[in-house]
Amino acid sequence: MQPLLTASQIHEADTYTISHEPISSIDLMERAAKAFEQVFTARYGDIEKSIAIYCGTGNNGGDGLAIARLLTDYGFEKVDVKIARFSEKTSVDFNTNLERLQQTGVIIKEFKSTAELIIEPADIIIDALLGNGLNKPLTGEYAQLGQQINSWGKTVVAVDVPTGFYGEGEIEEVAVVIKADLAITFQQPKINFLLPESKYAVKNWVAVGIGINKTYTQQLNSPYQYLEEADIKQILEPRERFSNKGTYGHALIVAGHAETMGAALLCSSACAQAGAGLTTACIPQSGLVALNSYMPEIMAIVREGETIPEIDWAKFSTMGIGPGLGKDDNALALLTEIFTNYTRPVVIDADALNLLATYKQLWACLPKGSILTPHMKEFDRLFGEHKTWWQRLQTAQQKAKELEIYIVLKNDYTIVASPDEKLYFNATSNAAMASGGMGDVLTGVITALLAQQYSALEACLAGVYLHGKAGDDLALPNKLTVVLPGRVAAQVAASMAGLMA
Ligand SMILES: NC(=O)C1=CN([C@@H]2O[C@H](COP(=O)(O)OP(=O)(O)OC[C@H]3O[C@@H](n4cnc5c(N)ncnc54)[C@H](OP(=O)(O)O)[C@@H]3O)[C@@H](O)[C@H]2O)[C@@H](O)CC1
Ligand SMILES: Nc1ncnc2c1ncn2[C@@H]1O[C@H](COP(=O)(O)OP(=O)(O)O)[C@@H](O)[C@H]1O
Ligand SMILES: [K+]
Repeated sequence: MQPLLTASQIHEADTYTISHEPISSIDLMERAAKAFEQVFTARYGDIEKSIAIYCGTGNNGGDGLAIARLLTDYGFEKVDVKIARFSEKTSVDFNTNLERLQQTGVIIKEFKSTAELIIEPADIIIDALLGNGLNKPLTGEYAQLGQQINSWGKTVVAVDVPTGFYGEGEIEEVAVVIKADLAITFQQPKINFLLPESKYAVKNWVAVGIGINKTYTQQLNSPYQYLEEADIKQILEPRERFSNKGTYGHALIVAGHAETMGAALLCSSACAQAGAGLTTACIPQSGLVALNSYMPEIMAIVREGETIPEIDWAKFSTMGIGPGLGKDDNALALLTEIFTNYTRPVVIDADALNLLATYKQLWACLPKGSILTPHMKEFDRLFGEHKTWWQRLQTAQQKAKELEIYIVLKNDYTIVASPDEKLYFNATSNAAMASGGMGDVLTGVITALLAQQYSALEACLAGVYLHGKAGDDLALPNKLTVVLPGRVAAQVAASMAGLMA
């Protein structure tokens, strides 16, 4: 698990590292510049290309000067450095790196106003103007320079963060930011890189470690955490000798309606394939043949007309409720019946979430420790409209605590909010997975993990990671632009095995 720090915490962690480890500030900057150079040259290794490095006069600018020296050493012959002297203030490490660069043949130009600039002829621009030290939106000369650089339409690679971009907090689309094709960022992704609104400023990012003190960053106890493969490996348990289907729980999937039976099939098949010992689907009569032909491994409890079926509550380790269920009175009656009789944590998705949003009385009997898996629109239906994703993060954090539930807010980077106010970001999954039914598969996977007696938090974290990893394992090696949910469900077991190898 990697803690995601805010800009001021990152600054503190840098300072702590410099004072407690045998590394000076200038050497840490050199390490950062070296890490940048390695990623940069792996992606843009053609030394014939010309590079212009725009530097501020703080430490981000200092990085830029060190990068200019390193890229020249690497073999780039056309490296130009342009220093924006908009302020008299300079950092110590900027000055040191300027002296070092002056001893090389690199051309260094300085400008005090954007009026002195001509259209940049270089192939690639490296943005080392402002980084983590941003403390107000760009105005005046900085805003003009930002607008000019954006208007040139060049390939831009940002050092640490794009100039003008805040690593956390509300993202204002009107603010001037130097748009980056790639941000090579130090130590950790900045929290806002993981929210959809950042896409206008950051097309792509890569985080590079620079050896910041881990004990210190852990004890800052950040609410924002970034999931890593090692965390999931630690959660997943191998199957035991002498185990049987009873060992791995009995999951009930309450889903499907005459026209949306597919959601029930995807969810229940994902549940069985993610390892529930037994899976039963509570489905409408009209879907029974479909269920038996799609997956003979799954048992059924049939819903007929308005009658609520008899359910032997004690039999089920957990339930996944909602995919394709519908929002009519029957669905409401069934959900009420479940909440009245079943007290263990359940997974609530899709139409069950919409019912919760409409009939507020249901909240009172929602089993504590349950998992809600809304996408953005369902989230806003549950908790009110949000203008920004940053606001959604705050609401998810607050509601998970207040209601003692887990909220899985689905997106490119799915966020799991836990009752202890932590927010976990998951990086697996890809755009090939953007197709109807994918969330139903996720619900099946999380339900299966709960049935296997993983804790609710483990089921959420391992569930979102595995679901995304299955999609990645299918799409990425083959460069597929579409991967359908049924294939993701079928891939989960293999991806799980890959993680446990
Ligand atoms: N040892 C380390 O710590 C390491 C740091 N590293 C690197 O340092 C970067 C952070 O450097 P930094 O703190 O010097 O800040 P930076 O972003 O260069 O800004 C400089 C100054 O600009 C000013 N300013 C702010 N907003 C402004 C605005 N809108 N318009 C105009 N001016 C504005 C503000 O000064 P002020 O306004 O407060 O006087 C600010 O202090 C970090 O991103 C990484 O690249 C790495 O080398 C690893 C080791
Ligand atoms: N562009 C994307 N990048 C990464 N993951 C995605 C993307 N689009 C969708 N997903 C994943 O697919 C799932 C979609 O869920 P949801 O919107 O509920 O689908 P449905 O309602 O059709 O079942 C989520 O787990 C989400 O994380
Ligand atoms: K920058």
